[in-house]
Amino acid sequence: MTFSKGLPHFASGIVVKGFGRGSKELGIPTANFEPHIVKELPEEVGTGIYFGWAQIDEGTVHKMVMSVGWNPYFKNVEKSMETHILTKFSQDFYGRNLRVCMVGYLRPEKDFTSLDALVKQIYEDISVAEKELEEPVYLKLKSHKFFCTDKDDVKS
Ligand SMILES: Cc1cc2nc3c(=O)[nH]c(=O)nc-3n(C[C@H](O)[C@H](O)[C@H](O)COP(=O)(O)O)c2cc1C
Ligand SMILES: Nc1ncnc2c1ncn2[C@@H]1O[C@H](COP(=O)(O)OP(=O)(O)O)[C@@H](O)[C@H]1O
Ligand SMILES: [Mg+2]
Repeated sequence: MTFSKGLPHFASGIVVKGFGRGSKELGIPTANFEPHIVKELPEEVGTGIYFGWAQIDEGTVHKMVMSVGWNPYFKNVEKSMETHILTKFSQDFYGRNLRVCMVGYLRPEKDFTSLDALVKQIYEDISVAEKELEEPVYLKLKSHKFFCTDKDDVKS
């Protein structure tokens, strides 16, 4: 098994505001990256839906799914890079640092005939990602040094 072109891809940046549709319209919040992180994506990492690992500040490394592109259903003008972390949080984390490692490509972005159809497809993406991320080749990247924290260095 080989990685798709340009993967794994590591990115780190601040979580900024999007259109607020993720939570309100879809019930699936996505942490949007600041624009320069989107611009720094290498050409071979094209638009589409990805899965991988995500960490807020120096916290736990969680499973994630990510959408990269213009959200054809909503016809966005700005390209976005949005991460849905597969863990429920009691608080928002705007302004905090998000580190991601994109490890696998799922599918291209699509338009849908209804919001329900889009949401159903995202749940399917989540279910595939949950399973795929248990594969040893992907699991290994969860403990990549990119995610290392210096928590252990501050022993007293
Ligand atoms: C796993 C995943 C798959 C997605 N797939 C699509 C898609 O195929 N087409 C699309 O228009 N938007 C897709 N989206 C993006 C949603 O439309 C987007 O997250 C939503 O508009 C929230 O935007 P906001 O952060 O600006 O509120 C996907 C999002 C996720 C997390
Ligand atoms: N599991 C989660 N995955 C991603 N973001 C989450 C999650 N739980 C809470 N959030 C918060 O919700 C925000 C995203 O919600 P969303 O409705 O997509 O708004 P926006 O359009 O501003 O991105 C994130 O920036 C983050 O602060
Ligand atoms: Mg969002």
